[in-house]
Amino acid sequence: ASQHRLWPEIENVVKSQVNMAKMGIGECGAGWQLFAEDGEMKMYRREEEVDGMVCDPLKAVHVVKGISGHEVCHYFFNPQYRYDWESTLEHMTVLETISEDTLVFLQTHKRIWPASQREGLFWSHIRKLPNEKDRDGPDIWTVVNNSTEYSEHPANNGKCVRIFLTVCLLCQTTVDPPKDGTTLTRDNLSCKITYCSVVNPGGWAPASVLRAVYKREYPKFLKRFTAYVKNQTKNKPIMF
Ligand SMILES: O=S(=O)(CCO)c1ccc(-c2ccc(C3CCCC3)c([C@@H]3C[C@@H]3c3ccccn3)c2)cc1
Repeated sequence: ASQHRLWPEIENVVKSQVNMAKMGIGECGAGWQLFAEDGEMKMYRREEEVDGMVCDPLKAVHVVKGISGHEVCHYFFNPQYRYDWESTLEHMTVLETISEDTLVFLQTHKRIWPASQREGLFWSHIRKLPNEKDRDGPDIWTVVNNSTEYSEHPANNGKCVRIFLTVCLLCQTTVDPPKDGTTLTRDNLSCKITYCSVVNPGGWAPASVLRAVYKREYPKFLKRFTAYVKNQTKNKPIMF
C-alpha cells in the first residue's frame, strides 16, 4: 500500500487526526459546547459554517465496558458489518481494496427531509498504534475515514449530493486484571472511545435542519454502534 497514490495523504491525515483525537476537549481550542450526554457518553460540537453551510466539528468521548479497542475498530472498519449498525446507510460499495487495512468506500445515506440525498466517497484506514503511556499496556487502535476524489465516480453527477467528511475513531483499551490472578474476562476490560468528525454537507441545507439532524443522529449512532460491538463480542474471545 505504501506505493499507492493515496499513501502520502493517508499518512498525513491519520497522524494529524490521531493527534487531535488524543487532545482533551479543553486543549482542542475554544468554542466547544457539550450538546449531548448519556451516561459515559459526552458529545461536543463547535458551530462552524463554510460558505454558509453548517460544518460543525464534532467530538464524542465514550467509555464502554467489556470490549477492546481492536474490537471497536474491527467492527467499524470492516464493510461486512456496516449495514448492521449504520442505520442511515442506504447503499455501500467498496470501490478499491488498497490493502487489507485500507479500503475506498462509496456509500449513499438515506435522505433526511428536507435535505436532498447524500453520498460519501472516502478512503478508510485501520491502524494499531503503540501505547506511549504504558509500553506493555494494550495498543491504541484507530480508524480514519477521509473523503477523496475518484475519476470513475465524479461528485454530483447523479441524484446525490456528495458530502466531504473526515472521521477519526480512536480507541484506548484499559485492562484491570482480576485481583486473585484468575484468567482475564470481559469484566476486566474497558475501552475509551473518542469519535471526531467533520461533515461538510456538500450542498446547501438549512442550518436549523442540519443541526437538528446532528443532534438526533450522532448520539443514536454512537450508542447503537457500541451496543452492536458489545453484542457481537460478548461470547467471543477478546481481540486485543
Ligand atoms: O463515521 S462514518 O464514516 C461511518 C461510515 O458510515 C460516517 C458517519 C456519518 C456520516 C454522515 C453522512 C451524511 C450526513 C448528513 C449530511 C446532510 C444530510 C445527511 C450525516 C448526518 C449527521 C447525520 C448522521 C450522523 C451520524 C450518523 C448518521 N448520520 C452523517 C457519514 C459517515
